[in-house]
Amino acid sequence: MTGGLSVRDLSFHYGQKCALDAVSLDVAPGRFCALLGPNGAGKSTLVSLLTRLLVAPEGDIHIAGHDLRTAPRKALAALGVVFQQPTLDLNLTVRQNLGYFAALHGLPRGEVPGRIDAALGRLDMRARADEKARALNGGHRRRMELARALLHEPKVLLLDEPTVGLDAAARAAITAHVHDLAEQGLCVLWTTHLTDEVRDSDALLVLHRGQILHAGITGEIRGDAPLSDWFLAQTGAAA
Ligand SMILES: Nc1ncnc2c1ncn2[C@@H]1O[C@H](COP(=O)(O)OP(=O)(O)OP(=O)(O)O)[C@@H](O)[C@H]1O
Repeated sequence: MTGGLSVRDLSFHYGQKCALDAVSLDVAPGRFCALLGPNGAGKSTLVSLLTRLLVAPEGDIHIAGHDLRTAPRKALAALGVVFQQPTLDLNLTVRQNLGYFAALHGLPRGEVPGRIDAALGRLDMRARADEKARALNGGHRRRMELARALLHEPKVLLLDEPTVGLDAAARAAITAHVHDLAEQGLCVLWTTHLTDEVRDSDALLVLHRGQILHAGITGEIRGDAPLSDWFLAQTGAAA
């Protein structure tokens, strides 16, 4: 798959402990794919491998057609990431935080202000550009991290449990924003253990004990059962 995300036979062990066991998955451009897994399923390990914080001895990862093992710079240039833990400098303004990230990515200086305005505009955050990050509530800080992840116009967006710590309204807003981004053509992989963040039309991967138990379209996979009940039955985990 050239434009999206492709993983083949990815395995990873921490010492004797197997965290991922021959995981394969594909996410196409324009797709919102929820990676649903209970605590300890292996979600964070997969995210670490996709972002190259960890390197897998076995398996292949392609991001927008680039092999992460043999062409890591091209692959990572096509990837936007929102990590589970906030990674903002609270003493800088929104614009300064994004500007710092743009410099790290080596974006052409002349393009940076326009890109920042566009990214913030997409998330209804333009009016907050010159406020300190510290002044933003949790939901707006997350939006800012999402805007930052989009600055370099990635083809694939990876979000690791991005709604942790947010209230219900902020959770719904960020979930809706990212679904919109997928509808506009982005390839999205969204890890979560919360079934209410997943729509019937989304692609779904269920990860359990390091293995993909199910892959398909959510509404088709869950049948007539509510997704939370179905997920509980599959994994023994409450959503
Ligand atoms: N550094 C480590 N050393 C040993 N085992 C680890 C380490 N990190 C994770 N594990 C184990 O690997 C498995 C997968 O963990 P991982 O953190 O990837 O799961 P997760 O789905 O992200 O869980 P959570 O939702 O709790 O963050 C678990 O059994 C975990 O205990």
